[in-house]
Amino acid sequence: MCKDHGKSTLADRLLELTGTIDKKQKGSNQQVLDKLKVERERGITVKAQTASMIHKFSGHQYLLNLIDTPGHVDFAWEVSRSLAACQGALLLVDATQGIEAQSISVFHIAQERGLKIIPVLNKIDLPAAQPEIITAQMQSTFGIDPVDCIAISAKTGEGVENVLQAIIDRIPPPSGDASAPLKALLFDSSYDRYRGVISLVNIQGGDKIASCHTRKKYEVVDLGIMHPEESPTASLQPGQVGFIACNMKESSEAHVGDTLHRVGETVEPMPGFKLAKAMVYAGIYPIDSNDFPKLEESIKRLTLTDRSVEVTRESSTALGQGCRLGFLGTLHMDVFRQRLEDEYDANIIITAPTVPYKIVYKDKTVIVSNPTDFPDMADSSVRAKEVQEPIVNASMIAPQSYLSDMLELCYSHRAENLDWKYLDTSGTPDSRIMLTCTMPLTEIVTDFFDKLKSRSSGFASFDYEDAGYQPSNMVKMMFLLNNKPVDALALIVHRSAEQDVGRAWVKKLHKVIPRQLFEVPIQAAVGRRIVARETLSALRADVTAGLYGGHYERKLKHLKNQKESKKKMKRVGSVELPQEAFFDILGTKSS
Ligand SMILES: Nc1nc2c(ncn2[C@@H]2O[C@H](COP(=O)(O)OP(=O)(O)OP(=O)(O)O)[C@@H](O)[C@H]2O)c(=O)[nH]1
Repeated sequence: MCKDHGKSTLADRLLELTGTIDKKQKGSNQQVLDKLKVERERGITVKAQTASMIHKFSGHQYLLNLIDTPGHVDFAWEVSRSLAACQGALLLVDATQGIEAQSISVFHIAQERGLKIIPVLNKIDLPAAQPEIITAQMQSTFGIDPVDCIAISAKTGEGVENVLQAIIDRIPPPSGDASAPLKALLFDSSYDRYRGVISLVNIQGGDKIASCHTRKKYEVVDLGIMHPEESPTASLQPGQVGFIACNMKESSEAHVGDTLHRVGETVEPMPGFKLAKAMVYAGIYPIDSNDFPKLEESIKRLTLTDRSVEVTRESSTALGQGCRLGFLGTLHMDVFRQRLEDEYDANIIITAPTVPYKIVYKDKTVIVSNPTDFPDMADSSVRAKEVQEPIVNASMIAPQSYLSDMLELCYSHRAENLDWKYLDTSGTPDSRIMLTCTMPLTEIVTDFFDKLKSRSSGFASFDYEDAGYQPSNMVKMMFLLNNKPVDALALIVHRSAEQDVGRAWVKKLHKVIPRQLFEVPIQAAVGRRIVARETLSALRADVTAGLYGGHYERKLKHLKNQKESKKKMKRVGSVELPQEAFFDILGTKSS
C-alpha cells in the first residue's frame, strides 16, 4: 500500500503466476501495469490499474480482479476509489522499511469499507529485512495476528503462491445476485478516439444502460474484462470488474461514483465517492501565447484520463491567457506537467503552487487560489477581516534516532500540537516512532518533504490529511522587474517569513534571469514596502562580438543557441524570463 514497497512488482508476479501475462514477453524491469511514460520513467504508479486474472486451483477456476494502486499521498483519492470496487486488500509492507505513514491511513480506509485485509511482508530476499520486528510493528499498529502475515519476495517470486492461496481462502467472493436489477459502479474512465468514453465498472447486480446521475441512456457496444489488456466477453457477471464502451461521447458524462443501470429499471444508486479535493493550485500558460487554444485542448484531453484535476481559465497581465489548475499535491502537479510535455508536446510556464486561502469579509467569505486575487491586508480600503489558511494533520514515521531532527524541522514549518509514540518496542535506535502534528498546508507544498527525506537519510515517510482552516497572518508578496510588478510571480507568504522568502526569491531571480541590454532592478514588495532587492547588470547585445570573423561556424552555433534559449523564454514587458523564474519545479519535487 505504500510507495516503493513493491506493489507493482507483486502485481506482475501475480499476473505471471496466473498465466495472464507471459513471463518471457515482458521486459525485466518494466512493470506491466505501469502504463504511462511518466510512471515507467519515475518508477511510480500514478493511476490505479485494473486487470482480471483467471486462476485454476484444486479443480476450480477463479476469476480474480486485481487493482494496482499508487503509493504516494497525493494519489490517496485514486486508492480510495479503487477500494470501493474490491472485497479485499493486500497490505504490502517492505520488510526492510517497516510501516510507512501512508500504510496507516490506507489501512483505515480499507477497514472502514469492511474489506478483508491480507498483510504481506515483502522483500524478504534482502539482507536488511527484519521480518520479526516488522511483524511486531504490524501487530502493535494494526492489531494483526503475526500468523496471518505472509512473507514474500515479489522480486524472486518466493512465497507469492501463498498470496494467491490467501486471496482465495480469505477474501469472500463478491455478493451479487444475477437476477437482481443490473447495477454497475463506474470507478474510472478513459477516452478512446474511436469508441468514445471507456468506463471501468464493477457490476453489482443482474444492453441498454442509463446513468443514475445524468439520466442519459446509452447503448453498450463493447464490453469485457481487462486481461490485462481489454478482452471482450459476452457479458459481465455480478462481482466482476470490467470495461464498457457505449456511445458516450464526452468524458464529462462519465461521473466517477455514478451507478449505471438497465433502461426502464429503477435502482437505488450505490454510495459514491468523496469528491477529489484540490489542495494545490497553479497557473499554466503557453510560452508562445498563440499556443493557448492548443494548450487548452491538451489539458482538456489529459483531464479525461485524470478526473481529479480542476480546471478554470485565467489570464495574467504578464503571461496572457492560461488556465488555473487544481491538483491533489505537488507530485500530482509535476506528473501532470510532465504528461503535458510528454504526451502533448506542450511548451509551458507553470506558476508557483498556491494553496486555497479563505478571505473573510464582513458579509462573505471568498476562497482565493491565485495570489493575484489576494487582497493587500495593509491597505485600509480593503475590508477583509481575516485570512484563514488550510491546515493538515500530518504524520511521519522514522527510526527514533531522527526524532530531534524531525521535531526541529516541524517547528521551523509552523507545526503545532506535536506528539509522538513508538510503533515497536525493540528499543534499538532503529525502533520506529510516529510523530503527529498539525501544520499549514502551504508549508508542505514547498520543500518540507524533501527536507524531511534528507534529514532522515531517506527513512522518514510522510502522510497528511485535510484538517480544515485556521486564521493566519499571510501576506501577498509581489516581485517587480524594472519597477513593474509581474503578476504571475506573486506569492502568498507568512508574515514571519517575508524577509527570508523575499531575499531568497530575489536572489534566485537574479540568478536565473539572463542579463538584458539594460540594468534591471529586481525587487520583492509586500504592499508598498520593498523587502529585498538585487540589481541585474546590463549586457552587451552581440554574443558573437568576441569571436573572430573567420569562425563562421562557431558564430552560427552561438546564434542558434541564442535562438534556442529564446524559445523557452517569456517576454514580460521589457524583460525575458525563463520558466525557472516562475517556479522551479525541480526545487519542490517530492517523491
Ligand atoms: N530486493 C527486492 N526488491 C524488490 C522486491 N519487490 C519490489 N522490489 C523493488 O522495489 C522497487 C519498488 O517496486 P515497485 O513494485 O515499483 O513499488 P510500488 O509499491 O509499486 O511503488 P509505487 O508505484 O511508487 O507506489 C523496485 O525497484 C523493485 O524492483 C523484492 O521482493 N525484493
